[in-house]
Amino acid sequence: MIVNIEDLRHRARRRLPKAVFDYVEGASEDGFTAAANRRGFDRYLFRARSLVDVSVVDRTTTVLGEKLATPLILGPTGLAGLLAPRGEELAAKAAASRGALFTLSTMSIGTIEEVASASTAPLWFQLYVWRDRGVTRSLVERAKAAGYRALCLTVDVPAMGNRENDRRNGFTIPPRITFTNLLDVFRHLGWVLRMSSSPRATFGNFVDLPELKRTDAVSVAQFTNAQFDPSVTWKDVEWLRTVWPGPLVLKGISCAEDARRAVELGVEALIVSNHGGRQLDFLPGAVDVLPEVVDAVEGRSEIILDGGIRRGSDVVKAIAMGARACMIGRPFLYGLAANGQAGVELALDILSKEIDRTLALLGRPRLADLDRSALRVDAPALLDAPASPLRLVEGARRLPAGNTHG
Ligand SMILES: Cc1cc2nc3c(=O)[nH]c(=O)nc-3n(C[C@H](O)[C@H](O)[C@H](O)COP(=O)(O)O)c2cc1C
Ligand SMILES: CC(C)CC(=O)C(=O)O
Repeated sequence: MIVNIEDLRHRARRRLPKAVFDYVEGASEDGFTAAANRRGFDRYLFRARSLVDVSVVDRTTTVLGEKLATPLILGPTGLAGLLAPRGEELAAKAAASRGALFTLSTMSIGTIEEVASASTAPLWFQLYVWRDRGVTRSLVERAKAAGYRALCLTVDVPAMGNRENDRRNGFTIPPRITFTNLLDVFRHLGWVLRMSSSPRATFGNFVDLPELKRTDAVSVAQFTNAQFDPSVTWKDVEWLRTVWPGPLVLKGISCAEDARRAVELGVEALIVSNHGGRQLDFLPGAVDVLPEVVDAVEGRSEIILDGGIRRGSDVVKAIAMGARACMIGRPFLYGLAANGQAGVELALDILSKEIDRTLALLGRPRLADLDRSALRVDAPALLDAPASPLRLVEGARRLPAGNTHG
């Protein structure tokens, strides 16, 4: 029986070949940051108010003017189409049916156009900047023509993180059957059969790229390190402004200085994120960095928290700290692998119901009622924690009251 996101994770693990599950689950190097994303939420405890009328709970919000029925954004996840045929389209349809927002990765299997025509959800397009600016510009133009509402530039991949499981497993695009994984693939014939109806098993937006045509199978790191431009700077953010007319979002902000710089350039939304712990290891948990960024931005851009959300209570904590909404990656991918569109809808329903219940129990029936006074960070266990990443965040313990959600 599936009652929470962890149950969905178990189901996904059973249904996917090891190399594909490990790719989804994988973190970089020692996995410190991926674990810190979860641990970070344990440091915030609630201050509940009693005898409040919570007969009506309202979890609606707006993100960049878009009204959402739930404060959840499906994050960009490359190769989601390996978890279910037309996986990105299914996830975008699930977002539409639950009033959430969907972000398509540059590195998706479904194309920009296929996903846009499959779903009525508000869509963002996530951009990786390619060495070939002609390719980059054409991605941006395609996203514009297909009606994507915002461009989300990911800024934490100047090089691919060191994901050792992918190397051990020999994970490639398209996936290959080798002597080492033969038995495992055989055990997952259901996946093999399901995937046989997939239109492709490679990066859909680049099927015409000579580099993809030439190569039979390539590791994600090999391909992306060859294509992504490591020289991207703030100048490119300014350049994107000239080619993209809509709102600009930066994903992967993890300190106050970068947040301020983004605000100066008029970036409309910032995603506090460490890429789910898949990039630089030994960054603090995303929620540990959130207060620093919220305080630096002072309401001039919208802030989204991304990384480690597994419970509705995590979302409530992040919003109380000053985020407008939360982005999720693995939780909806588990759902997608477990049961396609219905699985993604289940992941969204589980989190949304947990948000509702938490708001009721907390005595804050509306998301807009949340502020830092709903949280405690001075619980005794926290003070005793020897190497708390919270201590690295100056001011994180000072929790001024005041509604930062608004
Ligand atoms: C399988 C997988 C693929 C991802 N691909 C991308 C991507 O193409 N672009 C991007 O900006 N982030 C990518 N991410 C990071 C997610 O957008 C998000 O930051 C991260 O998953 C959040 O952490 P969570 O999984 O704990 O929710 C990916 C994450 C996963 C798990
Ligand atoms: C295909 C990858 C480049 C997607 C990604 O960003 C990730 O795996 O974290």
